[in-house]
Amino acid sequence: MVSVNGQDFNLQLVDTAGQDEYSIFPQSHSMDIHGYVLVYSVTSMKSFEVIQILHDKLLDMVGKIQVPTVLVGNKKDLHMERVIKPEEGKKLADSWGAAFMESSAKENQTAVEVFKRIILEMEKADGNAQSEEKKCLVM
Ligand SMILES: Nc1nc2c(ncn2[C@@H]2O[C@H](COP(=O)(O)OP(=O)(O)OP(=O)(O)O)[C@@H](O)[C@H]2O)c(=O)[nH]1
Repeated sequence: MVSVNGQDFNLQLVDTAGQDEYSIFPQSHSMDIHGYVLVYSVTSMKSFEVIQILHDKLLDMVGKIQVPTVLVGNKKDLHMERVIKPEEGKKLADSWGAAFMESSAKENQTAVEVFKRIILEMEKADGNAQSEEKKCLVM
């Protein structure tokens, strides 16, 4: 349960383990899914390239030109190993019409923030409809 702007949201998360550029999304990932959190590592150019391929595949699968998405650059604690600048992540997210943030799962500072951001993106796509409690499915 996550609270955003005084409203409670019941988030259900589906984790897609081990996605790479050759992965095929199961069709089930387009059904009853309201938003997507796409994560790359700021220490890996390969992951930044793969996330762009995955985003294209995602749009193909759902048959839309835009879906509520948050692009997350993870591992921001690894300063010395960083190869992707925040501006590059932001630029990519902007080109998708998505929200962008950087995170560190290790330092666990931003986990809740990621889910608040995807809720805001889903609300935007939904025209900010109000109700007492909402159920959202995030992948
Ligand atoms: N330093 C640091 N390490 C991290 C961070 N997030 C994940 N890791 C490490 O990165 C490795 C991969 O993390 P996973 O959570 O398995 O990544 P994943 O993308 O979910 O992996 P798959 O779903 O199997 O593709 C592990 O060794 C984690 O401990 C982070 O924010 N900082």
